[in-house]
Amino acid sequence: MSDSGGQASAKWVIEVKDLHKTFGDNAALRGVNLEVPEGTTCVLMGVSGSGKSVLMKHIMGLMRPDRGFVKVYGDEVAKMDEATLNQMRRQQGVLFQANALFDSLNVYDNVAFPLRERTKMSEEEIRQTVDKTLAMVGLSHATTRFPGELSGGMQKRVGFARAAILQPKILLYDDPTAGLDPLTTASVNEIIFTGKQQLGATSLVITPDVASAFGMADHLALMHEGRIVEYGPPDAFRESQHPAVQAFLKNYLRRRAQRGRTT
Ligand SMILES: Nc1ncnc2c1ncn2[C@@H]1O[C@H](COP(=O)(O)OP(=O)(O)OP(=O)(O)O)[C@@H](O)[C@H]1O
Repeated sequence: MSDSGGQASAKWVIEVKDLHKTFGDNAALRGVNLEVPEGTTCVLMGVSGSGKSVLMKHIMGLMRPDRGFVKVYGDEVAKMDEATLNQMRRQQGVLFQANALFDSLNVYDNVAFPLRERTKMSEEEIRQTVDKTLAMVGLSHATTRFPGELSGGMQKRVGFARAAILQPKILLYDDPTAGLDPLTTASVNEIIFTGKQQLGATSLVITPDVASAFGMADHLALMHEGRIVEYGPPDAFRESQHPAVQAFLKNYLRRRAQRGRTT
């Protein structure tokens, strides 16, 4: 990114300050502040409509703020020119709800796609990189299979392998376990852990799965009505006196107890 102030001197990998975004008369973000240190996993929670995805889109440079800023490695996203923005996006691996795999390409070609699109690697270099990445997610045996022939968990792992193949410094996950069964959810949580351990990536995860969130987060953040009202390590978060955190956790425990009664 820019030579001035960027990468080397940035204190935070992601820094969000007083971020505001309004759609018509709907104030989606009302002054978000967030600082994510290098190599950590921050999990963003909050009820539907609290602004989590809108915040993530600002971090990806897909939305422009009305006020405030997002900095990635010290560079303000809204001020980046197209080339810098593309460079920044290359450093971000993204895993959304939908895996966005190409149905007509097999696993190998899906994972090789970003290398063919964005690098000048030879086919031999591509083969080595793809083999290594597929081994990392335990899919070495599935290279010739097509997405339609894979389980949900395997599709997620292919999606992750594709997001991780360019060795991004930042991994962004927006509700990656939505609609998945508990076993597949556990395998996605492992993937997120792999991203941290093996790539040393800084991760931002949006998930409604509170149990997973507590398991994987270095820091938990709660979005409430367009602001982050609590941010801290899991133990501190659990002890938070903020009414929105207490209501959120109480609601989670109530739902969990109800599920326990019906199973
Ligand atoms: N492109 C858009 N145009 C207009 N309004 C939008 C747009 N994107 C989001 N919003 C609104 O902004 C608010 C926050 O949306 P956002 O998607 O960030 O919520 P969320 O916390 O991610 O919710 P969920 O957990 O349901 O995904 C909502 O009221 C939503 O309707």
